[in-house]
Amino acid sequence: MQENNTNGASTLRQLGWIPFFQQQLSLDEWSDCQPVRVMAVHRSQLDVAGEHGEEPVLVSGALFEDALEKPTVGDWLLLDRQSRRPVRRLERSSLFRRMAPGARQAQLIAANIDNVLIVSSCNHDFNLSRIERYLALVREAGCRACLVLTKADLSDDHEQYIQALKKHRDLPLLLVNGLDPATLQPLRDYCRSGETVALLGSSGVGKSTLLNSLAGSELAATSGIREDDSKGRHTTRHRALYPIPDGGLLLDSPGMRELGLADVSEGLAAEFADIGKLAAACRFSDCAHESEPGCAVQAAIESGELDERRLRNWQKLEREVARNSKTLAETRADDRAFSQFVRKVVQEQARSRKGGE
Ligand SMILES: Nc1nc2c(ncn2[C@@H]2O[C@H](COP(=O)(O)OP(=O)(O)OP(=O)(O)O)[C@@H](O)[C@H]2O)c(=O)[nH]1
Ligand SMILES: [Zn+2]
Repeated sequence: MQENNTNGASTLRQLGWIPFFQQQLSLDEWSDCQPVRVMAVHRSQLDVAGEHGEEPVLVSGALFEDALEKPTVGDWLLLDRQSRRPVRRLERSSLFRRMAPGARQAQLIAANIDNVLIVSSCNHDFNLSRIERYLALVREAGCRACLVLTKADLSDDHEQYIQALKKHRDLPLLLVNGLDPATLQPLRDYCRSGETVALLGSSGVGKSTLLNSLAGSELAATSGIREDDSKGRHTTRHRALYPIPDGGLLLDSPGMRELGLADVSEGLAAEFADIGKLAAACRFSDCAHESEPGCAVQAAIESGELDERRLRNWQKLEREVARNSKTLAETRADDRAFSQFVRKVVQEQARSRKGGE
């Protein structure tokens, strides 16, 4: 953020400060604390921004012990005005988590994202099943989405892509050429001042191109290019939230690039509500929607109402969520067992100390 902005309230608004966060502060907190937004997360330090510009903040373990409580990019924290230490984290308006490949715990990616641009390209990379996966994540996270079709300049037949997205008419759909800034104006409207925007899309669809066009030189200058300078030291500072000139904030986090579905069963149910409704009309409550008699889902496929691909994708994502939820539940159970074990050892030590006195 610019240091020369003397109007604190307007700086906070540009950072995404809205009544939802303001209402969470007590009167005492208003006088003793300052709200700041987490712009980047490092091992033991956060870069935060507030009405007085940016500052580093050290995080000590005790305050945020639970993995879910830990501050992530986009979080709002209250800092003690004097000590500059975090007092607490404010409740989140949205949260992105992911199951990293091979991981046993969900990892926090970003919080308080307002709008997600789901980016696909007008070529052979276009993949409806992947868009459905992203939408399940967005619905679980609790934010808005906008569909962006890039590389509009490479196709004469935009209609096929628009048709493929007809089930998602409730979402804004934008056709752009990422290399032509003139076509990006409608997209800028989704990155208004105070809005925090993230991009989701597979490799090569043009996310970095959009990021650079929207955020301008700042982002380009901080991308990995200058990673090593002549002295072999890191000169780039890794950050994740970038202010867009005259606009909101853009999230650029490697974590957003590979999003395994963690426990997103609600988001999945919301995205595939049509199949859920059909399934409720199947004759058997445990219908697998394969060849059971009285299957309303198969009937909808036969009548052309439902695309078989969409059913298969839903089944695949359901399996992925079930698998990951099981892993998460096991990890939680292991953690609980370990804490109980530690507590028991501590109690026994205390008891034997008492006995020895
Ligand atoms: N013709 C055309 N090319 C584009 C457009 N958007 C991006 N490209 C090109 O597509 C290639 C990939 O774009 P990137 O922006 O690097 O894609 P990405 O989604 O960031 O890819 P990852 O970094 O791998 O996730 C680059 O060569 C871009 O110049 C577009 O709208 N039209
Ligand atoms: Zn069925």
